[in-house]
Amino acid sequence: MNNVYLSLGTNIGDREKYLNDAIDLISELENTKIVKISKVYETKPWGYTNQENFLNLCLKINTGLSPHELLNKCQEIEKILKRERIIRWGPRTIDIDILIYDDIICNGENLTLPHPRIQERAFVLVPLMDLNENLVVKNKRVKEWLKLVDVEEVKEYI
Ligand SMILES: Nc1nc2nc(S)n(CCO)c2c(=O)[nH]1
Repeated sequence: MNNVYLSLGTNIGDREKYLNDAIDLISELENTKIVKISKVYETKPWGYTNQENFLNLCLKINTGLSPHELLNKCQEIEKILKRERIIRWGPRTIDIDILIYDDIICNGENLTLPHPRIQERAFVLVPLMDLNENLVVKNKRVKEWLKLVDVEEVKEYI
């Protein structure tokens, strides 16, 4: 079994329901269990800023699925929850990113591990700290990257 960190994001419709439905569907994946769920955060859009705020969280899962099998399953869940890719980095019902898969480093056509933009994204770094504040990615403590992003863009969602 492998330790994997996922990022979930949504900024259309019933955002809480999309997060809960995605978590339920991930928990039902074969040979996979959810180990820990971060707090939920309301976050300012990153990348394409002319859109609604997101709700974001991160999950730590334990899985026997390979990176590409997990990617396919995450894309299936996005389809089930009606994710439509209209504008790159634009609004979406649900987005599931694989951030870290054990110590695997890969730069494939469909999958880069660790996720190449972890260090730029407060909406990923803040919830990751809920899961493991000693996380090291690409030989850097994630906690160090937090100092380089604007954490004011990330507010706990009550
Ligand atoms: N705050 C925020 N901004 C984002 N920009 C993109 S693209 N996404 C989708 C994740 O890649 C998000 C997101 O989940 N949250």
